[in-house]
Amino acid sequence: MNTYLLVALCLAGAELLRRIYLALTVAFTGPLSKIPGPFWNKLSPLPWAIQNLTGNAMNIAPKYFEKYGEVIRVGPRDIMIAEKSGVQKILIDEDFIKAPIYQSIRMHPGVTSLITERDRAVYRQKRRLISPGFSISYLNGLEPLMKECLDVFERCLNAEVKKGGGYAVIDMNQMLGNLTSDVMSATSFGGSFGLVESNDKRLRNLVLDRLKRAALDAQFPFINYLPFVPPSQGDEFNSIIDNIVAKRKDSGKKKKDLLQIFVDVNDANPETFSHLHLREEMSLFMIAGSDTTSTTATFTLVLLLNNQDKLKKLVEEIDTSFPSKDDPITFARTQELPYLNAVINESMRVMPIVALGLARYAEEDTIISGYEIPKGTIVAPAIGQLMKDPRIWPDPERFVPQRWLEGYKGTKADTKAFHPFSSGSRNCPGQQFALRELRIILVTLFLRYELSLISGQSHEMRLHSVPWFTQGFYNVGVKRR
Ligand code: HEM
Repeated sequence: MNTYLLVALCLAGAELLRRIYLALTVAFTGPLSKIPGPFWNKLSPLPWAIQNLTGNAMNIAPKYFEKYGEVIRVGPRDIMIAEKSGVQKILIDEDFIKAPIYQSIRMHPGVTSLITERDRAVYRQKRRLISPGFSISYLNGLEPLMKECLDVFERCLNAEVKKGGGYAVIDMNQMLGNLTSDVMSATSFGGSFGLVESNDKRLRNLVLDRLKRAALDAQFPFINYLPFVPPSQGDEFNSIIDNIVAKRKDSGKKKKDLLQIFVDVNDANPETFSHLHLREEMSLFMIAGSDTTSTTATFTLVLLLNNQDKLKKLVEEIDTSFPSKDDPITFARTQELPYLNAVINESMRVMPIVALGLARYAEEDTIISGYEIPKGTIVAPAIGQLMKDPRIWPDPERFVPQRWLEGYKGTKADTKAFHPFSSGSRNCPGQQFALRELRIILVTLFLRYELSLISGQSHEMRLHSVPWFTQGFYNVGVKRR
């Protein structure tokens, strides 16, 4: 054999042995070796990366927790924690910084948005910047814009019902997704996209593509540097945002909304907050502000339609508070419905849209949930699993809104084990926006319509940032009341 080839083979063999030795050392020695988890996950990040890429992580994680306990190792340096004090420590008490994975999901390398910023001081500045767009008085002022979108939604539902001779089967997953995109664009970007009216599926498909690509970027960050790989966010998505920005700038008029906040900062500091920064933030709000709320609303319908006694109780509460079907459905009146609020909380507990994720980074050696965690470990609170802990939530899989009111089996809901909007400094800024929107959507649907279960539908899901039905729709029977 050629000598050069022999030397090359020996070097390759030596490198392979070195890597195997390293993998074995990381897997089976040191503090993380005491944390249980699937065998191959300890040796390589690949098995967990594949689950994330295929969207199956949400389905497999509960099985791992059942088998291995409330703290599990899903990668050589990755752990997930479903134990209450551990989650509290990571998110609130010690406010761990976000994991490097958030760096990898930036559309433009080096350009951060609110969600992908890892530096605490820069993040605080960004959060302060958007805070006027989420103050209670500002949110309350959005009511007429949200109502206009709901009016269009009702008009379109009525038209479908009429077309079907008094009954229609509606893909609520799609229609609510379009509604929340219309609400987001109407309240924050200067005008509704009109997706409910046009029944356009394109934007939601673009969002899904973007989220799938983000999962790929997160697991294999190097792909963004390969010459033949298309950019993380395609031209179509970018041009939607660029057109919104250009329209606002060209109009010469100022509005009081989120877009204006970003446009003003861009005008004042084009170097530090460039057009790419503006695009990152706008994309984030477009994605984070729509499918999150619509999926939560759809899941609430799934749970209510499969629990008719709870649905009946909710409809009774709504009918008592709104004696006429034409009563105005306002933020103030829907906020005061205790059973509705309990239904929403319970829905976010049983079917949370962010059950996994929230990956954080241990900057120092520390102890979490009784385990030694070395510096450099990725620690991810599994909030979905914590919200199913049977020691905290009796019959955790059951949909029991009463937990949030009088209690269930002698136990009241524990708000310290409830984090559907995350918690701590990096919690969801859109929480109050989303709750207002959810309440008026649900009251509109149950005051004015009789919804019925279309049985036999698959509930199988895949997680691409938020869960998506693999069948691609969720049908509901609709009649006017
Ligand atoms: C029911 C609806 C919603 C749920 C359950 C929800 C949940 C969450 C969760 C769990 C996070 C933390 C994600 C992470 O750390 O990786 C988050 C972050 C975020 N959410 Fe929401 N969200 C909802 C609606 C909204 C809405 C309507 C908006 C905008 C109007 C919004 C804007 C954001 C933003 C900008 C972040 C990033 C915050 C940061 O990293 O600092 N969300 N959301």
